[in-house]
Order: sequence, then structure tokens, then C-alpha cells
Amino acid sequence: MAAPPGTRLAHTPDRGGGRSVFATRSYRPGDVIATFGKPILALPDGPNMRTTCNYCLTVQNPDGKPLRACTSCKAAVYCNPTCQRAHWKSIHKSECKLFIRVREGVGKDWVPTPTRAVAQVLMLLRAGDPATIAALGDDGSLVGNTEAFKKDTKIWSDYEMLAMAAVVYGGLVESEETLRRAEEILCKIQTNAFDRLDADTGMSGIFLDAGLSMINHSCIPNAFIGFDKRVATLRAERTIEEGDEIRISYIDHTLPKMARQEGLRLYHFQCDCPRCKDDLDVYQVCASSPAVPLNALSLQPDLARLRNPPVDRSKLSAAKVEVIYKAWHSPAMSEGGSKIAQQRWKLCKQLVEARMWAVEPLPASIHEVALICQENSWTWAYALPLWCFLATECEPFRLVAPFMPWRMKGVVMIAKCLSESARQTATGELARNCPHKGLVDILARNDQVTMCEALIRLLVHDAAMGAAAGWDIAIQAREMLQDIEHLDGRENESALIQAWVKNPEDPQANAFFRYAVLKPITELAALAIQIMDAELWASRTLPLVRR
Ligand SMILES: C[S@@+](CC[C@H](N)C(=O)[O-])C[C@H]1O[C@@H](n2cnc3c(N)ncnc32)[C@H](O)[C@@H]1O
Repeated sequence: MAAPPGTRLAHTPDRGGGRSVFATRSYRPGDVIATFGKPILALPDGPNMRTTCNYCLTVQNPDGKPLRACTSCKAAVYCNPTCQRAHWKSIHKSECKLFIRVREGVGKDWVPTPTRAVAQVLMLLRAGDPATIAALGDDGSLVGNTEAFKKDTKIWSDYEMLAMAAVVYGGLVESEETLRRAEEILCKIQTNAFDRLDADTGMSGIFLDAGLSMINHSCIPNAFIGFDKRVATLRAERTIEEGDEIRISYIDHTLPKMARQEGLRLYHFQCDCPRCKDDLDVYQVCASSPAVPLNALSLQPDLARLRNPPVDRSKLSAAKVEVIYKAWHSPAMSEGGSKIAQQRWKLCKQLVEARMWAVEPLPASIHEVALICQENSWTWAYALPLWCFLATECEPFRLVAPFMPWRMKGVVMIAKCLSESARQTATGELARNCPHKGLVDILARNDQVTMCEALIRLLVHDAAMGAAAGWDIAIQAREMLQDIEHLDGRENESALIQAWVKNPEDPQANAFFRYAVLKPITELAALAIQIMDAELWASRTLPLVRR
């Protein structure tokens, strides 16, 4: 197997499968290491296959043109005839009948993602596709951990069913041997494919590329992957020196250890990274991260605080955090809605007292409430302090590089709230409708358009390091910037913000950023805990219900 340019494959017996990817040159944070544009598998999740182009994987814009369905199976949909033709040629001419059989058999117009993926691989093998044979054929290169999966009876019985469905509906029943092969393929897909999940953009599905799947895991990764249509981009998250092993995270590595181990269970290895070995929390990992200086250009430019956060670990052990995390995620708490959100927040009390704001599940609790607030015309303004708190006190400690997509999304949320609050402040609506006078006052005293411009310029800067040009968030940021650039009479403010993005050390630009942007954002963030503790739940005028 050839390694991507700029990397080499090496034999490493201590890693399952025995291979690892090493850098053959150095990379700075945000550098593209390699792109992968010829996946063996790239498909949307089953339930989303009617709202996602089945070839280029673009999610349908609810206000846009409807997607066109395949006239034969009527299940696969496409954004245009070019995508439809490309998909037909690459796989759909073989899989089209699968959907017809499924509709006739069980009356559904989609199949579970793993079933469709296994059927596609079996069809590609039958057609003699060289890349699929090399990776997933009988002597294929990908590791599957099949024997380990078989030991987990619950998982294995699901896998047997999913593989059987692929063989039956794919019209591939040839022998018992085909079924065994389908099960092994499913294990290999589980071990090597990537989840394209991005809840905000509606992106979902799986992506399998044999080169990309050579990269091992670490809970302190030095690289990360972003997806844009049928292309995956591998980028450096922190500085990588020539000779370093390139490692990504297969899971949300900011979760407590027990939750990480649960996520890694499907990969059948013991993680040996320092986060796992010494059970470090997010603050400890952040404090020693070489990526901390990147935050000079961020909403948490206090590098000393990132290196030495004011948390009080004596109040809360790692074991107690795991108990809180488990209770927060217990089935009794899975209903969603405002009542559960309130109960979940109560579980976070000890994390608040220990000032361990960046430790999950506290950020998840605030995020959940911010989304509920935003859905409701009475409470949307409350979302702003919550997003500000997440962007200043939680996310920088969890994901140290400011260009990480999750951090950029948090900044977008603040910018969106500010563009609405700026309008409502100007018309007086905010003062009339929002009962939180402190919040209204901070907004009235500050130039929200300047705040918004700074955030968007920050996003445009970070997107160049962390996101594909076609990423929705990057597109939204560029569009919002165009709107702001059309406003008259803002030349001085705009020049200072641009000078700050160019050089955050520039004394005049830095002072302006601190006064005009950071100060109000910090003041808004300071309201968050009180809002979470009392304001939202106490006020009868602000019922936290979804309307
Ligand atoms: C996507 S593959 C990675 C490439 C793999 N090393 C190979 O040679 O094919 C995932 C598998 O690699 C192994 N692996 C990944 N990260 C590891 C780590 N940090 N320590 C040990 N094994 C690891 C596990 O067996 C896992 O199921």
C-alpha cells in the first residue's frame, strides 16, 4: 500500500494491524498533510439518503431545488445529471436493484448504512475493482478484528443481520461463504471507515479510503480530518516534526476516560496516549499543549490562563466526574426537552463549584440549553451569553487549536446572535422583550457590528487553516463578511479589526480588539452561569419549551 505524499508507512508491531503512518517532513498547525479524493466508499446515512446527493454527498438545501431521484429505484437522489451519471457508472448500476428488492420486500426506500456499504463492496469485488480487491478482498490489506467482534455477542448478532441483509437484498446469495465474507467486510468497514457526521450541516454517512485508514488513534491527536463532498482532507492539528507518527482521534477525545474507552471498544485496542495513561483532564492536556500560543488570535487570548487555569481539583475527583457523566447520559435523561436539560444542568453543580467548566458534561449541558433558547423567540437572547461562555471558558481548553471546526462553529453562533441582537437593539425590540436588563445593557453599550465583524474575520482566517473551502460554516462566514463590508461609515473600526487579524501583537489594534470585542464578550460570558442556574428556569415568562 502506498502512503500519501509527505508520509511513509512503517511496521509497528505494537499497533493492531501492525502499520502506522509517519511524517517525512514537518507540518505546522493547519497545514494540509494529504487529501483523499478517490474513496472506496462514500455514502450518506440510510435515513438521510433521500435528502443528500448520493454521489457528491451535498445535503439538500431546504429552500433549494429538489433532488432528482433515480427513475428506476426512486430511492437514490442526486443534485444534477452529472452526479447521477457518475454514481451510475461507479456503483449504482449494480446496486439499483437492491432498492427495488427492499421496497418490494419490506416497503422501505432506504437500507441501514452498513448494509448498503457491505452490498456495495461485494458488488465492487464481483466487478473486479482493483482498489476494492486490494483493500477488502480475501487477502485485502485492511484490518477487521473479526475474531474480537465475534466475542461481543450483542454486537455480533447485529452484524450477522446487517451482513445477511446486504447479501439477500444485494441479490448476492451464492453460498455460505458469501455470508462469511460479508461479515468480514462489515468488520473491516467498522474498523476503517470514517463517520462524516456533522449535525449542524446535516452531513452524515461513511467514507472509506485505504490510505487514510492506515492512521492510528491517539486521544491527544496531532492531526484531524475534515470532509467536503467526496474529499477528505488530513491536516495537522499541532506541529508535526519529520519522523513523528501521525495520529488522529477516532472518537470525541475530550470526553472523560470511561466514555473514551467505551467509544474505542469497537477498535479493540488499549490506548497508550498520556491522556489515557495518566487519566489527564482537558485542562491538564491543554496546559501542556504546544498549540496554546495559537490562541493569541482567538476569543481566549489569555495564554497564561490556558497554561494555568483556575480550577480546583480538590473538590472533584476524576472518578466523581465519571459518575456525573454517566448520570447525565443515563437512559432516564435521554428524552430531551427543557425539563431534562434542567435536570442535567443540576448534575453539573459540582463541576461548576470546582470551576471545571470545560469538563464534560458541563459544556454539553450549556450547549443543549443554548440551542433550546435559540429556538424560542422569547428566550433567544439568552443564547448569546451561553455561546460566549462556551467560546471563552470551555472550548479553548477542550480543543486547543482555534481553527478546529467545533470551535469555529461556536464563534459562528455568537456572530449569528449578534447580527440579530444588533438589529433588535437598534429597533428597541430587545429592550422591550428581553427581561434580562444586564444583558440588554451590555449590548446597548457596545458596537455589536464591530464585534460581529471581528468574529467573522477571525472565522475567515481560521477557516483557511481548519476547513475546506466548501464547508458550510466557511461559506456562511464569507457571506456575512460581505454584508458587513457594505455598511457605510465603519472604515476606522474595520481597519483596526483587519490590523488585529494580521498582527494580534499590534499595540493599537490589540487594544481596540480587547476594548471593543473581548470586553463585551467576556461580560456576556460572565452572565452565563447565573442564567443557567436561575434565570431561565425561574421566570414564568420564559418557559423553556420548544415552539
Ligand atoms: C484504522 S486501523 C489503523 C491502521 C492499523 N494500524 C493497520 O495496520 O491497519 C484501526 C486499527 O488499528 C489499531 N490501532 C489504532 N490505533 C491504535 C493505537 N493507538 N494503539 C494500538 N493499536 C491501534 C487497532 O487495531 C484498530 O482497530
